[in-house]
Amino acid sequence: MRLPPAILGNAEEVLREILRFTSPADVTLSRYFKDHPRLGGRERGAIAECVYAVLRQKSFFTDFAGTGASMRRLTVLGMAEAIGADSLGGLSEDETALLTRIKEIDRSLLPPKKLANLPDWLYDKFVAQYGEEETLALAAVLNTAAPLDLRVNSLKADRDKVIAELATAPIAAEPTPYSALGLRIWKKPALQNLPLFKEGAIEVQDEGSQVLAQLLGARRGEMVVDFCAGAGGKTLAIGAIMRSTGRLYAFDVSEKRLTKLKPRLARSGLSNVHPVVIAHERDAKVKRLAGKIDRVLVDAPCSGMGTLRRNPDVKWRQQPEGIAELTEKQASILDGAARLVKFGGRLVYATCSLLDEENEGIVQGFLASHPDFELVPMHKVLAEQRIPLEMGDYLKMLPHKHGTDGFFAAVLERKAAPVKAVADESDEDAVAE
Ligand SMILES: C[S@@+](CC[C@H](N)C(=O)[O-])C[C@H]1O[C@@H](n2cnc3c(N)ncnc32)[C@H](O)[C@@H]1O
Repeated sequence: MRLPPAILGNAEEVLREILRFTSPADVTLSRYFKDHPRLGGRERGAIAECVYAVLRQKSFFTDFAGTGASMRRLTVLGMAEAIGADSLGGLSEDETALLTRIKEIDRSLLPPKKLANLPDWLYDKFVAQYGEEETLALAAVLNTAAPLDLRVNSLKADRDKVIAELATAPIAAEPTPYSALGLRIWKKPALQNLPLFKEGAIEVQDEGSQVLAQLLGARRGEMVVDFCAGAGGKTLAIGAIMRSTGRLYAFDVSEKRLTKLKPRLARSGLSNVHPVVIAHERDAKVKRLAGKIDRVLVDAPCSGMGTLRRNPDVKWRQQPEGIAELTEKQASILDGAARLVKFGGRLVYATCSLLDEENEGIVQGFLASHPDFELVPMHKVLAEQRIPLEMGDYLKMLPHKHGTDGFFAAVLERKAAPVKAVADESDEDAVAE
């Protein structure tokens, strides 16, 4: 069924704003839809898909649409990609010809940089790290839409029962290969009104993020800190692994993000989570717990390059200078969070970035200046957690290899207490500070 031609005008209007890159695309889209309450569900879906298609292929579309490519032509290309050229009405002869021409192009003949649809600086960084062939395979997947992954809340349900109940909705869900609690849905159904969702039996969470939460190896009754908890995706998974026992602090500098954790927490049935707003990584609230925590997760703020399937605007909004600033912040947060870890405790550093400088670079810098910590090789941690993934020293989940968002993680352990510190507890605090 054809959509009203007027939606091309709406899509063009919101795209113009989004391509200024002053705020995240999803935020601008939500605001636009709020300001245009008459747009129906199908129209909203088409406009959003059009915007995301243009963001994914901006480089190719801009070149193809010709010098001075107008916003209207970009919108037509994006909308045709989103809903199919046949569903588009109200096109001029010139626009119809544009869509005929694009169909005839053999994109495999494009120069690699154009094929990758990445800004030059990012393409060059990826090639230096992964080589050209793998960069193209990675970029091809980063430029597609992600499926919807769910995590089953083991406190409330099991995976097979959830699959069966979703099937009655009817929603087809398949088990994910690496997380024993993960489900993958290829369509994008609305979940909010499902009893399974309202009762907290399922949460939306990428499989890679579920694996990260598991690497912490949290156990019943322990003291655990999720240092950069945000809206609590990993907090909820860790809380369930701890079977709602012990104490799990959810720290973040953003009160707004932690507020979003509250309704999720209420659905989850967890009673061991304590959200705490901190001013910065050296806040007195952090210092008070120094040397007392069994496990600390640092899911650091990062460039988010591993999430381009969901947030394709990030590659155009981020700049190399921004990455350099992030790495300073990441090193400082990891250093601050490390003070919490007790002797023999575990510290996990994680990002959803694909760039070495935000990943191994930070961990190696940390190890060089913290001789009291050592790296636990990832293959050992994966075996201990029975996660069927083959890795070396680090976890590197890659969209084109593992079907997840891109994630990095390193597991560090604080060495056992020196003999003197065991004898005198006040010394332990002195070392931890
Ligand atoms: C990658 S996000 C966390 C995502 C979250 N762990 C999840 O699984 O949904 C990084 C978070 O770090 C927080 N952050 C930034 N600077 C921080 C700091 N100095 N200390 C603690 N958290 C910080 C941000 O507010 C953001 O919520």
